[in-house]
Amino acid sequence: RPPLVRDHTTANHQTHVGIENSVIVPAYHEAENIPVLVRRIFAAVEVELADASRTEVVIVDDDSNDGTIEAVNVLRAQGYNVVLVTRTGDEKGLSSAVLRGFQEARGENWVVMDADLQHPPEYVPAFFKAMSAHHSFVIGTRYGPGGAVDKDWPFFRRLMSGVARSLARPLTATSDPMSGFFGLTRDLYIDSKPVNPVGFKIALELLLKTGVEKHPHELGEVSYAFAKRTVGASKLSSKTIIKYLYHLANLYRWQMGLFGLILLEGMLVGICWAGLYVIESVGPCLYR
Ligand SMILES: Nc1nc2c(ncn2[C@@H]2O[C@H](COP(=O)(O)OP(=O)(O)O[C@H]3O[C@H](CO)[C@@H](O)[C@H](O)[C@@H]3O)[C@@H](O)[C@H]2O)c(=O)[nH]1
Ligand SMILES: [Mg+2]
Repeated sequence: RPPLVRDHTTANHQTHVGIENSVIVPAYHEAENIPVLVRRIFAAVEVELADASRTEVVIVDDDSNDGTIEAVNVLRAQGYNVVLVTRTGDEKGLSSAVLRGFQEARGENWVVMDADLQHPPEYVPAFFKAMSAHHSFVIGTRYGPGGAVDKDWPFFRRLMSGVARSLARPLTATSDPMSGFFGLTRDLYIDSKPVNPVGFKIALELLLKTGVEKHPHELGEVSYAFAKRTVGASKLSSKTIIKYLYHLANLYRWQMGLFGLILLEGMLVGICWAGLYVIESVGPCLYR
């Protein structure tokens, strides 16, 4: 068994005999969700994959101190193959937690998903199957055929997600570049250009830096139904939004040079004007 808590950095690019699939879960204050998540992942894997013992779950927690360690201890005692990495140093954040999960993962095929059950674990086997069928990157999409978003997901979050998606459109043709539910192979990651772990949108970063979009036959999609969080709170903040804009600026410049920065600036100005126009048009109606 791997040690329960590892707080050192290990570059583990060796495949572990036996483990084929790693599910990587960034987590912060998710102690209540983790037991349900892990049980549902393994229940799905047992039904859908040939050998469930070849799957592990790697949780990367930023020292939540909320009972996560105890919850994982119980799961391990029950025989679930779960590894918990508790980061206690300066390194924090969703994207860097995912990259840390890649260092610890022992499988060849990786699925990244949230801990809060907004990504239903029952879809996990579909990602592994798609990777076994020669897709090196599989994006979970809410906007492809059969995909959905919970009807109770707040209007403001929908609006933000729509704007964020539009801003990413010139960078990628995938239908849901904002997704945090995705799969990729170790081989693809190893050959990637250096990855910048800024903010929340690690899938967008990896889509570009691995260069997978230049080989569309390697890019798969799994449509899924995005659920509403029922336990705990989202960690999205205004700081996350600013980081997203900074991240976009980096990616536009990386992909298109100076022209990219000008294009992004033009899009942001356009969005601001459209917003002001809507406020001006709708505002007076509210006072009638
Ligand atoms: N280790 C670690 N994990 C974190 C941190 N911040 C958030 N997480 C974990 O990252 C996952 C997503 O965080 P949420 O706070 O639930 O994010 P969200 O606002 O619901 O955003 C989600 O939806 C987006 C699509 O609309 C996704 O793009 C995004 O990745 C995320 O899935 C959760 O498992 C959460 O515990 C952090 O600083 N450190
Ligand atoms: Mg969430």
